[in-house]
Amino acid sequence: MMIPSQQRRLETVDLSIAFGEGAQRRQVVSNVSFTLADGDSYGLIGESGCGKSTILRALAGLNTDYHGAILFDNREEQPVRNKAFYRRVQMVFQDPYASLHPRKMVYATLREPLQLHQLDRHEERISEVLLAVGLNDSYRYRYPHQLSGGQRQRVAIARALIVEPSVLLLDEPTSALDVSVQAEILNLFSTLRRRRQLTYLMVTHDLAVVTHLCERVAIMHQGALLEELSADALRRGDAQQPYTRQFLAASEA
Ligand SMILES: Nc1ncnc2c1ncn2[C@@H]1O[C@H](COP(=O)(O)OP(=O)(O)OP(=O)(O)O)[C@@H](O)[C@H]1O
Repeated sequence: MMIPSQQRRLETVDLSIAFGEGAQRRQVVSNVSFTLADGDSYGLIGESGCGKSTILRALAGLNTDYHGAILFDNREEQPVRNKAFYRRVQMVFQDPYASLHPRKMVYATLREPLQLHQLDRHEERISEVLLAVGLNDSYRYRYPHQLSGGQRQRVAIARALIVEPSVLLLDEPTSALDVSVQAEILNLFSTLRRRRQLTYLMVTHDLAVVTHLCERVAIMHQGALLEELSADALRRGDAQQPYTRQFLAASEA
């Protein structure tokens, strides 16, 4: 599918990533190209170790050692990203226990990005974003250990949203949560995307999660992107590649 250039938000062109030196060197991502249009929700799915998180980390500027190009709003990004990039692109990680500072109350966690990006109206922005993720104002004064897993992930989402980004990079954002809480958080992501015109790139190994949140899905295998399918085609098992059909069959079992 060709996406007109004015609608392109995030793009990889022949992205390749290897780890290690000499005989230990391993190619983990091989010539991966995909394009997210503005407002897309795009999923990367594949078996454990196929390179999904490695791609996301390169997109987020956390891994600067890659070949190929990463474009944001049609401009090629330098491997080391500037502050302006993080105003537009934010990340939500898998484990809300690891990603929140244990000694910081929620309001301090949320104030940090506001200070970093020199935004005004701290108190209002904190109240507004807590409401947006379904937490009332009293949560400001809680520490992470006083929150449930789902509430912690809501705080992590609020921290990403408070700088009003246009893109969220989501790395297995529900897989550390109980199944019942997973659905709540996925619904929250859907609502937020609609209300805030966000673009999502989500990495997961969970077929149900990806078809719930994403309209387009790329299937990866051993570092390569095999094919791209609509969520409907994925649900129907309408895949071209034998590996994809096998992956879908195994996921349903
Ligand atoms: N910093 C690193 N140094 C060396 N090898 C790495 C590094 N990061 C990742 N790898 C390797 O790259 C491969 C891909 O890892 P990656 O985390 O991208 O997989 P994944 O598809 O996200 O899997 P999972 O679903 O299990 O998280 C793995 O074999 C992993 O061991």
